[in-house]
Amino acid sequence: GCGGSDNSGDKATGGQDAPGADALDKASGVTKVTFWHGMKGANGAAVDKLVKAFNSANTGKIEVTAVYQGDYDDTITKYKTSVQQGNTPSVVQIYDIGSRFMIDSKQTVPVQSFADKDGYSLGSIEPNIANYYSIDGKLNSMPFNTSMPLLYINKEAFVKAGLDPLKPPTNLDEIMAAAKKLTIKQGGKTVQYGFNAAIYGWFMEQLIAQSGTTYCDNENGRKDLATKVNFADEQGVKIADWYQQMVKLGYMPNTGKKTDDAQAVFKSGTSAMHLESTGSLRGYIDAAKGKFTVLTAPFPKVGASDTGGPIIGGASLWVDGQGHSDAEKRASWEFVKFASSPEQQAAWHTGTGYFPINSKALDLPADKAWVAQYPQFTTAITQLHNTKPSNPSSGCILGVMPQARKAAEDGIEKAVLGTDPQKAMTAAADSIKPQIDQYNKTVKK
Ligand SMILES: O=P(O)(O)OC[C@H](O)CO
Repeated sequence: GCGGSDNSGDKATGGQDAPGADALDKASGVTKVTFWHGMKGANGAAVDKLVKAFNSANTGKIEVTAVYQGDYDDTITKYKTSVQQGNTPSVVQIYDIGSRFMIDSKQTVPVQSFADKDGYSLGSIEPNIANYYSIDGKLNSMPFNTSMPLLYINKEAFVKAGLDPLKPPTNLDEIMAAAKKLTIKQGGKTVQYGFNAAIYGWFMEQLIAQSGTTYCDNENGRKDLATKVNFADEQGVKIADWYQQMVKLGYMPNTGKKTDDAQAVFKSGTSAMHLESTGSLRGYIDAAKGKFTVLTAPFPKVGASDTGGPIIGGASLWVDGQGHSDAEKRASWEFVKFASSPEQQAAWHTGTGYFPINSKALDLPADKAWVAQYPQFTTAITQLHNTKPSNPSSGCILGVMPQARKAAEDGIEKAVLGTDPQKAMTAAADSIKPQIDQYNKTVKK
């Protein structure tokens, strides 16, 4: 998504300063760290494993308790409430599009200030990813679960339809044509859909980036604060129209906005193609075991001649600075540092599908052996490395990006239910405008 910042334009960096390394040494007894996150299923299990490994390496010193808070939206909402009530967690996982809000809140301690104080090098973080979460070259939050959107393929469904699973469709028209061949009806009932995807604003953001155009004005909010979203322009309307057609023609079920519901369709083997994050890969492979083969392909372009690229997705870890002792803040830093280490990122990569934020992770034997067995895990890495940095592919910076995403979803949903796509997306874009104006006013003050 969008909330991450590059190092152009923005001045503000986080809020607070890191305590020195001695703070933790001076603490008596075990320092407790609460970690709020939004990972479940295979990914939740991988979080628990990470926390367990950290705690056993820090017995008698630090104890991290991981608390699942629901999805990313739930987690940021609960975090906002905790800020108001003055009982924030020590560390919180916030999705990419919440980054602008987190920076403006001045609630957190930039991880860069710990690294600087310790003379700790952040140099092994993938440059693309570090750049995404940095302003003026300073890292705000620790990248943790970094993703790319992918096209998922049910290999056996392709083979059965006489399609080559290794030559998957690359744009929306090609998906429609393939979906037609892959949709199977029996006695008037659809037993296999050619394609399925949630009505998820992230896909709209990604497709617009793929088209090489920007999601919001002022160069995706990088030249100046963005004042409006562009998803009612040509590309956004084309995407909403495509969703409408896919459902109308019966190639795709309308499972609504919940990604869980769309994921369930693909996991059950009743859809031949599917859009999701690479972060779903491990869960999909486990679910499909013995039933079908999950393949991954690059995320589609809108049109064949598009020259854009996808945006880095996922979430990062923020160290909260308000109402926590110096020892606790140091302990939080120790934890996020651990989470970003090559060993832990290799375990995370293979256990989830998110690609490692630490470039050294890919060289570890455990990671190499896994990827040799499951080459599906390389699609996202290749896609990231192939993406040329640009304003469109860096995503839109907007303080109210979560709300803008919801507005886009409302627009697509209306289109799917029959509203003219242009009308639906224009209404959606108009609906978010007052919130953008309001947010910008508070930031400029
Ligand atoms: O599902 P994830 O973790 O890859 O995240 C997708 C989006 O970037 C969240 O805003």
